Amino acid sequence: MESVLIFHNNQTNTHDIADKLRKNQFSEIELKSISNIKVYNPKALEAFIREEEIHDTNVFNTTGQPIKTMSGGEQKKAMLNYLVTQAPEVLILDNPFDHLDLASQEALKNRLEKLAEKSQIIVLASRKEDAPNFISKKYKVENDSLIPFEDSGNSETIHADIQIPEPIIHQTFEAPYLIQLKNVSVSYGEKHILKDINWNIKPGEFWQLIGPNGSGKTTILSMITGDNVKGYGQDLFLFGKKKGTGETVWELKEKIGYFTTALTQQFNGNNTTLEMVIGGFFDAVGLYNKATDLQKQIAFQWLKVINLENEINTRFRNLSLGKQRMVMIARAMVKHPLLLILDEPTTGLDDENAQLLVSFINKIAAESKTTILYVSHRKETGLQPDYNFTLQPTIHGSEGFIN
Ligand SMILES: Nc1ncnc2c1ncn2[C@@H]1O[C@H](COP(=O)(O)OP(=O)(O)OP(=O)(O)O)[C@@H](O)[C@H]1O
Repeated sequence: MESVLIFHNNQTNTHDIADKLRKNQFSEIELKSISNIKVYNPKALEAFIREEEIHDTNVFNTTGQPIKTMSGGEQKKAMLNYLVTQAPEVLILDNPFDHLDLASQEALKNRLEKLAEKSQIIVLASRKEDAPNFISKKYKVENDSLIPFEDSGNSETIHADIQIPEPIIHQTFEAPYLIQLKNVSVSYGEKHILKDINWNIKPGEFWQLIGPNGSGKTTILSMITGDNVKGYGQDLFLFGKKKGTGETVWELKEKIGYFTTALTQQFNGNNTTLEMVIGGFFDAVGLYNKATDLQKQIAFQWLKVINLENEINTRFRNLSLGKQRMVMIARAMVKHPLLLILDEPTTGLDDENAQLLVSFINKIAAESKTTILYVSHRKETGLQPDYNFTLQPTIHGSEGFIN
């Protein structure tokens, strides 16, 4: 039975597509079974985590670690492994490789290839590099229908010739290091996560923090941004001060622009695109009336850079996922914070939107003094960091390497 790959862009509601597949509503695809079907998607993962909590036991994974304490990638792998072991006749996977590190992607592709000898596998993917080898038919989603896939180039770009706007107030920082980690180690009970991490970040540098799933990337980020108690009592220096010695959360917020995909989902999307960017001056939404003309002008200029000057009055929720993320990054940048943290910003984006985002980040790095910390499990094509800080897991915890 043929395994199928379905490419989609960020306008596609993959949950609906998976649902239609499961109900056998696409005439292009002949399902091997209409009853023995399993689905992986974010909703199924949520239910999977809930199920384990209800049973209060490790039903689905054999590692002994409760799934809710696992990293995002580890949770995804636990569910995918469980589904492959079940060997359903039809397995529908919504972007299974996204958020997995390269080694895990390879391992999953090999397991799926074996499974494809007996089962029918249907993969939804937004990145071309995620296409597995064992696929015999490729489609793409267009207007909720499936059409045969043909590769086409990218069309949209950001405005290379429009400079990012200057801040109203230039934040300055004179000390040699913006962030310093000296022999930072973290463990959870017997489990060692980080081992003797030494890392100096100078003002204005552009770093990519990279490492496989579970290597401790989120742990380092949460120690820096403040909500991980493991950060206290360590030799971790932020903006020249030892972590936990005096700076309030608000002082940190003033200096750090933070982007996570979860943050985008926190907004209800009723505000316009322009209001969303203006909100970056206030760390709040709905304060458009408080904004000065200069703030409005700067926000508009940011939208020009990302080619959204004709969408200033569009409601945020009506923008595509890729555009929403660009707006959120512009919002995080309006004050030119000393530090911009970007946590897996391309997760879930299609090739075109991922490339747009990458060129926007390169532009910010080139035209601002903001220090950038870009966190990812994959080396994003085209991203131009000054340095990579790579976490490599060992049984004593991850070690860090600069390259
Ligand atoms: N409360 C906890 N108890 C036990 N282990 C934990 C706990 N919290 C986190 N961990 C472990 O710490 C390790 C590092 O997690 P972290 O989220 O920092 O990884 P990551 O590099 O961000 O992974 P990913 O790429 O999958 O997002 C993981 O192996 C995770 O299982």
